[in-house]
Amino acid sequence: MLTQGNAAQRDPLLEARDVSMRYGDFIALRNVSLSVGKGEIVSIVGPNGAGKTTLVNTLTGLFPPTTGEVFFLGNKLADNDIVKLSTQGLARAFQLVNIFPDLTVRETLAVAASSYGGLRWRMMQNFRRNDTIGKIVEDTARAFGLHTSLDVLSSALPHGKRKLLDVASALALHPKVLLLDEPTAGVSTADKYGIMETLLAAAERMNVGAIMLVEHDMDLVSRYSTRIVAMQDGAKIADSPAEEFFKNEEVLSIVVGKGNH
Ligand SMILES: Nc1ncnc2c1ncn2[C@@H]1O[C@H](COP(=O)(O)OP(=O)(O)OP(=O)(O)O)[C@@H](O)[C@H]1O
Repeated sequence: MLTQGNAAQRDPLLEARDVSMRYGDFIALRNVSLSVGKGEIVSIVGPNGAGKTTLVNTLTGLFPPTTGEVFFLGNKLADNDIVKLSTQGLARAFQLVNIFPDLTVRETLAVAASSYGGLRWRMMQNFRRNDTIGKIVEDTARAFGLHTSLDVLSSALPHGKRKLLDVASALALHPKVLLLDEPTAGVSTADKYGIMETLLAAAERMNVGAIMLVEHDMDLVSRYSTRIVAMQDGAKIADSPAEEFFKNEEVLSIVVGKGNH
């Protein structure tokens, strides 16, 4: 259950071992080790440029690390085939709405769902007749309250619903681990909790094992994380259960300090 923090470090779903990343001479990640276990919601926090997105990029196989290794379900990520990884249960919320603005909500979800279970893009043409995809689309849309907007152009959705569609598209892959990069960025304070509650409830209903979240909003971090990892200058400077994290004044001042959002 996602709301129950359980480190489960012995049997991680996703694990980085001593991962470093260089862009030329610039070191963006310095020997970062990190694991995410079943039931965890792990937030990655830190000032701008700390290496949070780079870490997620290496964890999802988008960029192989310069040194170190990443393991998903105990298997080393051998290549950077993110499509293959997503069908195996490692999913990341992409901004599909920006990529395919002319698709309806139904079609956007179908693009994501068509990757699930080895189904391929060419099935898109037939998705209305394809029971498997149709069911995933309907179930996912319902879980996110998007079922009344299925035939609306995704680019015509209000901002909050677009963010939900991004997350819903990732969940249509039935991931074991879901990685999210600021899922409520640009959403009003009034709406952000609703979006978080909707996505967490949907993730739980769809048996997502763990969530990793890059997040600047410390209010959301404190409300929803079971564990918090702080980064600074490419290094991990803290990794602790949420309640302990907020007692560490030194780390907190770095995370929420000058230069942060
Ligand atoms: N492709 C790249 N080439 C060179 N440097 C890069 C590249 N991608 C990121 N960097 C640098 O690596 C550092 C870490 O960037 P990253 O985007 O991972 O930080 P972040 O913590 O996610 O920041 P933010 O909170 O601003 O999104 C930054 O200094 C950034 O400029």
